[in-house]
Amino acid sequence: MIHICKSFVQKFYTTSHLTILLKARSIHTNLFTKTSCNCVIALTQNSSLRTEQTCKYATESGDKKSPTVPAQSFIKDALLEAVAPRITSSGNKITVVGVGTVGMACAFGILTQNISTDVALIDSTEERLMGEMLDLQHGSQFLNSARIKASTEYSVSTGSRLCIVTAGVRQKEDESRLALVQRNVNVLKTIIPKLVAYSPKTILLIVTNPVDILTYVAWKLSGLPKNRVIGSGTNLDSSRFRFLMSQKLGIAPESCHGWIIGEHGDSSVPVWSGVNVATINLQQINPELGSDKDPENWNELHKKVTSSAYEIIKLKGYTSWGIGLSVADLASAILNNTGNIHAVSVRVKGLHGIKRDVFLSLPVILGENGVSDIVKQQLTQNELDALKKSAELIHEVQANIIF
Ligand SMILES: NC(=O)C1=CN([C@@H]2O[C@H](COP(=O)(O)OP(=O)(O)OC[C@H]3O[C@@H](n4cnc5c(N)ncnc54)[C@H](O)[C@@H]3O)[C@@H](O)[C@H]2O)C=CC1
Ligand SMILES: CC(=O)C(=O)O
Repeated sequence: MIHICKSFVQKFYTTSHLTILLKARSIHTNLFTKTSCNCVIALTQNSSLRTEQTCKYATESGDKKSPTVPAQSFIKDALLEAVAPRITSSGNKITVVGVGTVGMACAFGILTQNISTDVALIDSTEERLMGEMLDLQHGSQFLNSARIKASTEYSVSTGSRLCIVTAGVRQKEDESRLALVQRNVNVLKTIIPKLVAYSPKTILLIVTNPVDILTYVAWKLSGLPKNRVIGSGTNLDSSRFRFLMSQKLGIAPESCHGWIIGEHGDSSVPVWSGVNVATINLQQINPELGSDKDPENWNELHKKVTSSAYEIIKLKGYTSWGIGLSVADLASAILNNTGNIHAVSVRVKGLHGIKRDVFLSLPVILGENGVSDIVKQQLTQNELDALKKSAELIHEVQANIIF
């Protein structure tokens, strides 16, 4: 039920048997008589004003089951003189499908960093969806004119510039990402065609695991050009690597330059030949960097990167904040057309000698058209071999999926 705010009542109550002239159309209340024209309403002391119309959620969900604020409001009509229809499209709309731990971390990062002011949430579990929407909406005062909508219906995503897919099952303890493949292919089949139908110009950013294979599946299901279908890939792995490097060197992560490419998973490839700080290549200082003969055992950093998700899942059941921030960073590059370089999952057929039709992470330039360029890294033979091995592994699993 809508509660008319106390300050409103107190303000007008000071005039005692006050009279308010209101335009009210078809409004029932405990105190107000039904009217279809302008009316005079007398309020009495300690009146508790409630509309009869159920308006539990102040939502713009568009879902027919969700109550919405009535378009006509006598207070609004008394306050405002309509001049022209409002423009409702923001030009920066993002849809997040899946409001689990990852989807909500993405939405939170996007909203709190002002990457988008217009976020639509979709999930198949309505109660959780409504709960998450309300919880976020209640923080609107602390955001930048945010418009947060939610629905189980895909029409809520209409006109999105970016659709982020986080829906699906996640790993249990000690389960690999690749083990999720067929279950999450089935989930994507129910999602991708609908997203594209409502936002044909969108960019798809896939996060659901195994992300490289599911980005390939999303590309196939969507019919979109390859530049507009991207997987979150090893942007997160590269961030984990730089964090670990920063701890080892005592230098801020933003000033530690290192890239993880290939699979977002167990066969990811650290590009040791390019690890540097302020142009100083660490392999020139230590030619054994990253190898088994390295006295400083830097390869331990990459092992920690690949075991990160397993470790965190053991500790808290899932990973969320790292991926949420990583996705927000990618969303910013796309919506703000930054031209920044990120390691994301893209179609790599024909690059670095890869013949398979697979998606893997390489550094790319991201902007409002998605991937505009892929950086042709100068990889060593070891790095190339590891990347090809990653492509073969992905292809082997991909060959057995049904969609
Ligand atoms: N690429 C990456 O770096 C990362 C990927 N992930 C992956 O993200 C995915 C989600 O993980 P969590 O959010 O922790 O899982 P979660 O279980 O907390 O949430 C999954 C959500 O998806 C929804 N969902 C399931 N099927 C759906 C459908 N057909 N349509 C709409 N919604 C549907 C569920 O209702 C649930 O709300 C997992 O596959 C996980 O492995 C997680 C962390 C990092
Ligand atoms: C779960 C997962 O893919 C990650 O945190 O890297």
